[in-house]
Amino acid sequence: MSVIGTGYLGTAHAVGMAELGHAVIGMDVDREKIAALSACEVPFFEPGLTELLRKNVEAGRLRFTASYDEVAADADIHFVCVGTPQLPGALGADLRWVESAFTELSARLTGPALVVGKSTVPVGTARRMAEVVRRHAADGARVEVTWSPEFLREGHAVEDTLRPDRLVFGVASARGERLLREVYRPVIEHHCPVVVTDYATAELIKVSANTFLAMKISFINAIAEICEAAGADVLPLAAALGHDERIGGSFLGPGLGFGGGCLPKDIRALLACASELGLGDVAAFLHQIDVINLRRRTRVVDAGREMLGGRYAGRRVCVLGAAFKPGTDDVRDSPALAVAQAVLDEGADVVVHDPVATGGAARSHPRLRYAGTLAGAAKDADLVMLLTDWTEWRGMDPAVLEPWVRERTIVDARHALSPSRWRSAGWNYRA
Ligand SMILES: NC(=O)c1ccc[n+]([C@@H]2O[C@H](COP(=O)([O-])OP(=O)(O)OC[C@H]3O[C@@H](n4cnc5c(N)ncnc54)[C@H](O)[C@@H]3O)[C@@H](O)[C@H]2O)c1
Ligand SMILES: O=c1ccn([C@@H]2O[C@H](COP(=O)(O)OP(=O)(O)O[C@H]3O[C@H](CO)[C@@H](O)[C@H](O)[C@H]3O)[C@@H](O)[C@H]2O)c(=O)[nH]1
Repeated sequence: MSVIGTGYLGTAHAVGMAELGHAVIGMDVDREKIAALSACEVPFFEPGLTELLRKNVEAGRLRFTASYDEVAADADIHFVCVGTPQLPGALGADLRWVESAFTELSARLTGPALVVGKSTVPVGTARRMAEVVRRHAADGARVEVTWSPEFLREGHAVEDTLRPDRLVFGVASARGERLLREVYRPVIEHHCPVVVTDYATAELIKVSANTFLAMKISFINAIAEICEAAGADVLPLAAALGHDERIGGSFLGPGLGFGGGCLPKDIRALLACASELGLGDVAAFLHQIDVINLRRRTRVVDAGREMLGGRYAGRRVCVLGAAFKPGTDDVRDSPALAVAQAVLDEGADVVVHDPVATGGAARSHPRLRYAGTLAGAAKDADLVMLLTDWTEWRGMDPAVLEPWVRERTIVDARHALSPSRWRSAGWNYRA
């Protein structure tokens, strides 16, 4: 089989499929990525992935190429995992890479094949791509198009690929379902639930799942705003809600809110889709999830300014965190970098530290300064802002920062620290 597009999703998928015993060829138009992967180097940070990549390359089950000709000649099952980012200047998804992958591949297909879309796409895309395949593949080639969206989380990509919560198969025929069941047999044998449905429902399952997660986070952040205004504490409130199994405790962590390459762009793409379908009230509901989330970033910037006595200009600010969440080096739509940039724009001298993400951050936010160590970032700081809740910083002892900072002032935007511990050590602490 082939995996087209070896980014965060495609690399994990290619490695996962090889680990399940399939012969896999990973393909990307980015030759640097292909060179790195061929040398058994994962070009991003994902725990456990490098070891599994090396194991499967060495076993001869996995290799990489930049050639569509090779992919079409060598594989008869093709997974499309290319990017679907937000359109520049609009809310919808940019489908140019999906369109080009389907066109390039199908123009080379001459015999029976299964093409599986895995990228997250707006409803209606699979049907359009099936048309593209019909137009470009050789007459009588019998190419089956299916859509099987992916639910893996960055930082847990290996586990989520090998042992997913569920599989969703969007199919147009019994043949499509049969072929997908064959591909995923080892996963299905381990009792993974399978939902078989049509294209449109499969596409909407994916964006609904991400929208629900985003909604939970924005819900607790809206309640956090009420708590702050009313003098209540959102943490025990969230814990109490989580004890109700109908609600569940996950994704009820209040703070700086969500970012990354998925949740923000997926709720906006669904919003664009609802608007196109004439569902204005639904679009307004989805818009509020985004608005509440973005307001968290402003709120954190405001909190830091208040703690500095009203101005950032001329002050040293230590930012802890650049990745959009712990466990990854992904800085796409990172709330931490958005806050750091806003503070820099108000005239502060900002130094950012992150265990793994400063390389990518320096490329996307070149005006910020970066430090390779906690000490380098905290040196002479008037304010510390903890913006990504890396495990190694959770529950940090205030004594770790005390030798370096100028002022004992901290904004804990992820509720990662113990307020009583920091306050009793003489810190001006705010969450
Ligand atoms: N990152 C995740 O955790 C995750 C999880 C589930 C679903 N998704 C979805 O998967 C898709 C990919 O996301 P990602 O985070 O891996 O993106 P990414 O940007 O990391 O990877 C996309 C890759 O596709 C390659 N590409 C672009 N056009 C190509 C073409 N025509 N042929 C071959 N390769 C091409 C790019 O060079 C890049 O390496 C998106 O739709 C995303 O919403 C991502
Ligand atoms: O209680 C919480 C939980 C998460 N977050 C933030 O929410 C964002 C998203 O987190 P997460 O969902 O773990 O990250 P992703 O790796 O982007 O995964 C999401 O997006 C993927 C791409 O579509 C899906 O496959 C996954 O199922 C879905 O969880 C991050 O910024 C987190 O800091 C909070 O603010 N509070």
